[in-house]
Amino acid sequence: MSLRNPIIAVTGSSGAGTSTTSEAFDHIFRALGIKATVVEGDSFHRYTRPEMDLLKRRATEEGKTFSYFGEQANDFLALETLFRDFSEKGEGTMRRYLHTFDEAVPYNQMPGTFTPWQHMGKESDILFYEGLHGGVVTEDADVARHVDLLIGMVPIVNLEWIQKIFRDTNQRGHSKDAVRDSIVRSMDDYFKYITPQFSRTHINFQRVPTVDTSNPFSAKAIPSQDESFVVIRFRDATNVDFPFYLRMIDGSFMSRVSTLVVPGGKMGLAMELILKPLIEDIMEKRNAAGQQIDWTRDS
Ligand SMILES: Nc1ncnc2c1ncn2[C@@H]1O[C@H](COP(=O)(O)OP(=O)(O)OP(=O)(O)O)[C@@H](O)[C@H]1O
Ligand SMILES: O=C(CO)[C@H](O)[C@H](O)COP(=O)(O)O
Repeated sequence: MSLRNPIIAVTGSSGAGTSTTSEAFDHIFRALGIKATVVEGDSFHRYTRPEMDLLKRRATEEGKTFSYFGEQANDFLALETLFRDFSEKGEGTMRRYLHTFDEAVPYNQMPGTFTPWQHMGKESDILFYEGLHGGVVTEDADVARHVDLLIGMVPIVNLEWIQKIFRDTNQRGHSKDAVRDSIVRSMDDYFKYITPQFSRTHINFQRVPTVDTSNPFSAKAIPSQDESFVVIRFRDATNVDFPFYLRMIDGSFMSRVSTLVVPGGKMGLAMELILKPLIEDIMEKRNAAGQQIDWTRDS
């Protein structure tokens, strides 16, 4: 954690909606005049899509599991290094994983490949991470300890799968069977690396549909915001102004002392009301820390 160079991370499984909900952060950053460097978690995959296909086939033949959720397929140490470098020096090294032709063409590359690693200078106020592993802790790497505000994006699992199936088949060119295989193959790593993160988060946003999602593989569409509620759980509810949220968000209620529930259509508003003051606070502390450093230099 660093007062001077804060890190905010949204962590969630594949298809959870980390990219989609990052728009809410983008609005807040713009409203507060914050310059954020955005890091996508997929940049820390170890392998290109063709390499990964080969390794997955080999693992299946050997009866082993191998998925995008685990440490064999992701360089957690490189991710931790980026977070540590940013919190200590405000800089670091990053790249992008290009999923689609739309993303790949501007780089003159193929989908499923990485851009070259690039150095990021000291031009950002904060580092914003969205992806699979913002709160990961393993024997070798502790990514979570560098994060100042850690948010979990966790639809209930049937909805998560529906979101993944639709996104992967419509935008990333995979077949339904391939997506199903990937979900099955990822299960062990899901329990080992993904779910433990949600006990380290400061706040979890869990979208819960109010329509039947009992067979995610036959769903005709992704349940809409209005066909869902969002369960918002605060790890430390001591200073949370629940009466304010209940007044401001029509149709909201509390289901536990630490848990607010809002209608799905109010998710954006709820995120803004909850996260903006937290980010403002992070920025005030950052600015105060900066002034302290300047004062020391002047004297
Ligand atoms: N709140 C929501 N309401 C409706 N659809 C949603 C919502 N959140 C996400 N989706 C849809 O779910 C799909 C997956 O979302 P998104 O791409 O944001 O997931 P992700 O967590 O970034 O996945 P990955 O890490 O695999 O890139 C997208 O088609 C998106 O439009
Ligand atoms: O969402 C994912 C992990 O977060 C993808 O499964 C992973 O990034 C591989 O992407 P692609 O299937 O486009 O090669």
